[in-house]
Amino acid sequence: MNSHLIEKALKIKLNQDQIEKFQKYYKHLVDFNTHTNLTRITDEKEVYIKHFLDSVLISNLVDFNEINTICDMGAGAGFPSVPLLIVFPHLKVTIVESQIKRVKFLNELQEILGITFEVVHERAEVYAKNNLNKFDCVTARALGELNLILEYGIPMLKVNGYFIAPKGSKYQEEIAHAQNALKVLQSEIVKISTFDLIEESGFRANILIKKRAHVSGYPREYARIVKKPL
Ligand SMILES: C[S@@+](CC[C@H](N)C(=O)[O-])C[C@H]1O[C@@H](n2cnc3c(N)ncnc32)[C@H](O)[C@@H]1O
Repeated sequence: MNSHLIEKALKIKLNQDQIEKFQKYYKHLVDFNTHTNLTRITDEKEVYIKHFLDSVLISNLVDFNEINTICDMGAGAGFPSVPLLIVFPHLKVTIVESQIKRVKFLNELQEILGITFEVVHERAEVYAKNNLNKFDCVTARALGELNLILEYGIPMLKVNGYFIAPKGSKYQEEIAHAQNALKVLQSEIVKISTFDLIEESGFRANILIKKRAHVSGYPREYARIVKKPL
């Protein structure tokens, strides 16, 4: 009963439907993974800890009941937004994912779980240009350096919206490199939650960033972002 790990960490009770959704998610992940590489983690308990639990733990940073729309950039096999949607079914999730095989997996997952979210096959920095000031929350796990993903994500946030960046042990270095990006993008770090995932599954620093004001002119063209990162 690996779903207990989620219940214990979040101090919540999952209903039977939510427990079954996590089980079906695990099964589809490992089934799809036999022909198309999605993750190197396939042991059930490890998937629950390093993917499902790690994803839902970002909800400890801010009251998710007050968040309506969330954009997950480069979600891959759906992390962190799909586990969050299972736990918080009121969320309107948009996933922007550049690889078609992952888009296919995510569309199948919606059918299997009987849940609905939007999957956009696009690069996040391209999608962002046409979807400014739209979301209550933007997140991205393992998509890139903080300064880079802030440029993709902050423009999509409404003013006072939250960017959530789950990071690892190099988070202080990334924050130091992101000072200019935070300033230019009118944003500030309001909370950092650091902890070790259970069963020695790694260190986590979940960073909560608030957008303070509108920004214009961002994100820039990809070539420019890479050549002259903020
Ligand atoms: C390392 S994986 C992380 C996946 C997932 N977030 C996780 O934590 O398991 C990065 C994902 O981002 C996607 N990706 C890379 N660059 C992207 C971009 N510019 N826009 C959207 N998706 C992108 C890749 O296809 C891949 O699925």
